[in-house]
Order: sequence, then structure tokens, then C-alpha cells
Amino acid sequence: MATLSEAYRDNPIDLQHIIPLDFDSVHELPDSHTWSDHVNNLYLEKYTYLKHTPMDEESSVPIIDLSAPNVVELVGNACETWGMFHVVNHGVSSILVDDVESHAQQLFSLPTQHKLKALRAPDGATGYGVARISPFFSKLMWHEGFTIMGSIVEHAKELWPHDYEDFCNVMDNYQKKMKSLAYQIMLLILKFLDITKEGEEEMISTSSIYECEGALQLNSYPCCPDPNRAIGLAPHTDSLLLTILHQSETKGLQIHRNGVGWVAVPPVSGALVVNIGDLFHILSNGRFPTVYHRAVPNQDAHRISVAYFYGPPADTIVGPLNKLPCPRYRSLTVKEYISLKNKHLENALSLIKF
Ligand SMILES: O=C(O)CCC(=O)C(=O)O
Ligand SMILES: [Fe+2]
Repeated sequence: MATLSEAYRDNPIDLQHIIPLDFDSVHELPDSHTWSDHVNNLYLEKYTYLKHTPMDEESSVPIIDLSAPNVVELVGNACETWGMFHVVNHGVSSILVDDVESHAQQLFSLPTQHKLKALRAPDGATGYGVARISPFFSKLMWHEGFTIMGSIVEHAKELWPHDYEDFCNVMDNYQKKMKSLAYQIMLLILKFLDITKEGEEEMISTSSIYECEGALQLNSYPCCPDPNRAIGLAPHTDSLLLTILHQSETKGLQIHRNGVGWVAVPPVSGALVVNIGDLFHILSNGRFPTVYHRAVPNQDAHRISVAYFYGPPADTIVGPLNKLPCPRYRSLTVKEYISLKNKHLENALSLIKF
């Protein structure tokens, strides 16, 4: 995917922020992964960070049937109030989803030295490594990932020299399904905002959003000896338009709700989780919140999740849709926004605010 790979090429990171921990060899939480020092706590406090037991809330992330007659309204309302929803009846076969999960499981079960053969290059996009947001934190996360952007044949060959095709085919197939599901959901959201592809006044700045591409992120959170002092994936927002997440049966995803704190988003059988990313927040002129979320590790269960990030080509200009009055954000290219995010993480949005 041009957008992200280009931005990553321009912002190489050093190996210490690429190589994951050898999880098989540690039986206690190492200091490098213990999130309880002063600096991190200051940052974490505002998110009641280490309280892994989220507060109860009356309502929870809505579950939306994509075949419901009022699906536009359901999706739009969920985007406004939660910035996140589950979808069922999404048309992606559970066999394929299970297949992706089991291939991810197979990858992360390889011995560490073997996985390192497919390590992401410092200026690369695809491959095995720690989370992209890692350099922003002084502690490391209880997480290992495998990013897929464009062809993964070379990396897959490193992992399974004689048997790489199956992995590549499953991931390709899943990405195709995700791409069309993401497109379908994007159209529903645009319809809610009263934007149609034919709407002339919108075509100039946003026509490329009809040519979005995606990237796939396989996440692994091994069993953690001390989950209350560790974090799987630190709080962040996703940068692109929207994300479609499959989480295995193991809990771990949480979102931050203003005035409430961290709320668990437990897996719903057969459902995929959709969340708004920064770019849709900008397009909607702030009407849809971009969701702060994090993942926490478990003591007794290894968790896998698969995130599909969907966004427009690098040179697309994004800004609040023309129809929406009083723009709160300045327009910029997707590439420019990704670079800002790579440098400033959560402050990127405030830097483009009027
Ligand atoms: O593992 C999860 O539930 C969240 C993953 C995630 O937020 C991401 O990959 O951006
Ligand atoms: Fe995320």
C-alpha cells in the first residue's frame, strides 16, 4: 500500500524498536516491559492506564446486522456515539476468518530465531516486528506483530521456504474480502453524511476515497506473567479511514470513553469490529470520534487479532467534507498526515486543527 510504505521509508526506525522480545525465554515480566515507572505513569494516568478492570457501563459497543433495512442509520449513529461497532451478516465466511487466525497462530508459534528471518526492515513496511507506535514509549509492549502491505511472498519464503503459498493465498484472499467489506461500510457512512459518489461538489477533494487500499496487521499477545503491569498495545487511534478487526475468542481489546474510562470490547462470535480512524474523523469534521483503544494481555491465554486498515492513496487530499459547515481541520494529503502521526502520534490531529 503506497500510502504507508512511502511514509515509513521516509521515517526509518532503529532495530531496538523492531525486534520483539523472545517471549518463550522469559518467565517473569522484564523491567523493559514493566509499565510502572514515573514517566509512563504520568502518561498513563490520564487514561487510568494500569487499571485493567474496565468500569461497567450500561451500554456496550453496538452490534449491527449489515442486512438490516435501517443499516445506514444504525451505522451512522454508532459512528457518532461510539466511533466503533460490531458487524454481523458481513458476508465474510467464518472458514476464511478461522483460516487467517490459524495461519497467524502458526506464524507466531515458530521459534523466535525463525520469526526473525522475516523481520521488518528499518525503513520497511512488511514483516515481523513490534508495534509501530513503540518508539513513542520508554517501555516495550507485550506484543509481536506481522504487517502485510503489498506482496508478502519474500517474507513468507523466509518463514516457510517450501510451503509459503498457502499462507500468501489465505492472506490475499482475506485482504480482498476486507477491501470490499470496508468499501461497503464506507459507502454506508458516507450515505449517512449525505455524500454520494455522484455528488459533484464533493468529487474534487474526495474522489480518491473511492480508490482506497488496505494493509493487514497480525497481532499476537503471548501469555503474560504479570498482565497488570504490562500493556499489549498502548493507547492509540488508528490513522486511516476505518479499521476492521477480527479478535480471537480471547478478550483484550478496550476503548476509552470520556467520563467513563476503559471499556472492554469482548469478542462477539462471528462478528468483526469496525472502528473509525483519524481520516474519517477529519472527513466528518470531528462528528465521528476517532477511537482511543488499547489491548491488554492475559495471564493464561495467548491472544491473536487481525486488523485491516483501510485508507485512500497517499496523494489524496483529505479535509472536512465540503458539505459540512465551519471546517475544524485544515486539508492535507494522506501522506502528510501519516508523517505527522509518525512524528507526533496522538498530537497529530491537534496540529491540523484551526
Ligand atoms: O488487538 C487488538 O484488539 C487491537 C489491535 C489494534 O488496535 C491495531 O492493530 O491497531
Ligand atoms: Fe488500533
